Amino acid sequence: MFQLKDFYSYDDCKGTADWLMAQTAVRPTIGIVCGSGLGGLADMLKDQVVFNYKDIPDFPESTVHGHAGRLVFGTLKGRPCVCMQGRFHQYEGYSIQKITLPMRIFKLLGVQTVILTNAAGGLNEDFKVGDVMIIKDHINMPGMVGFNPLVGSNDNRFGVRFPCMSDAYDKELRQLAMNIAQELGYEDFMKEGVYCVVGGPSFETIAESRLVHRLGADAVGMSTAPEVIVARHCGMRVFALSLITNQSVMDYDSEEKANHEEVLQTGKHRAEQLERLVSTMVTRIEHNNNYA
Ligand SMILES: O=P(O)(O)O[C@@H]1C[C@H](O)[C@@H](CO)O1
Ligand SMILES: Nc1nc2[nH]cnc2c(=O)[nH]1
Repeated sequence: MFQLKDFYSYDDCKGTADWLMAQTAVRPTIGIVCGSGLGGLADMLKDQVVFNYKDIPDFPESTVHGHAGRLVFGTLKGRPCVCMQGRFHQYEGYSIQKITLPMRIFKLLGVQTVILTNAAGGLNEDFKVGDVMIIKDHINMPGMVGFNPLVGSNDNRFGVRFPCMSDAYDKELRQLAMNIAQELGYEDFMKEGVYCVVGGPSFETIAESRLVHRLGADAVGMSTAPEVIVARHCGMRVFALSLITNQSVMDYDSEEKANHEEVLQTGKHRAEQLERLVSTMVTRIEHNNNYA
């Protein structure tokens, strides 16, 4: 249930950002969010300054296996970065404002581009377990019935009341990722598609998977879209990808059952390639101060 104390003002966010900046000299321009089982991305950072979420003012704690609960500052091939080794989900019992709070902290730290990863179930018949889907758009199921992180009073210092979302997933960054994937020889498992977020934590029924597939989704998960909305609202560029960790069950004769262990296992198998893809992207992302 929505509680007033879960609403974070500009000054609350600034307080947390200032608290972090007082303890590290790293001034990140790129922020990374690690999905389930994909926390190894944070280990790529050099000269790390690490904060446990429980020590950061107003930060929730990670409660899900595969989400370490650490905010890692450092450099990746010389570029200053901050990385969430573990994200928050609404099904953990946190409000939608709380799970997206780190995006506003990123903004106030000076982040210009956010790279998000997640684990997702594959709905598209052409997808296999282990494929990597560059997200080109999302369907925000909770958002469509009122659970949007921007509900509440709007502070123009973050962004406008009615932000556009038809350009949420940056076209140039998607193209950059595809080019890098080709250079690295990853074409066989690179895909592009639409991500649908649902509330979780139960995995989908067969009828639910069929429904979201018919609505136009290629993969289904329990995160990312709320973070993307808040990141775009405050003018950061967004790139996001889903690792297809399991195939969504769409057939009543199937014996397959979705489970979190399979999700984490698939993450381990693709970890190295994902790390290489993301780290190469980081070295090639250009920033200019006019981006909004
Ligand atoms: O944080 P992400 O979206 O990667 O986590 C997915 C959704 C659930 O938290 C979990 C299910 O296995 O993986
Ligand atoms: N909702 C949902 N989230 C996931 N995260 C990883 N796999 C899945 C899945 O099949 N469904």
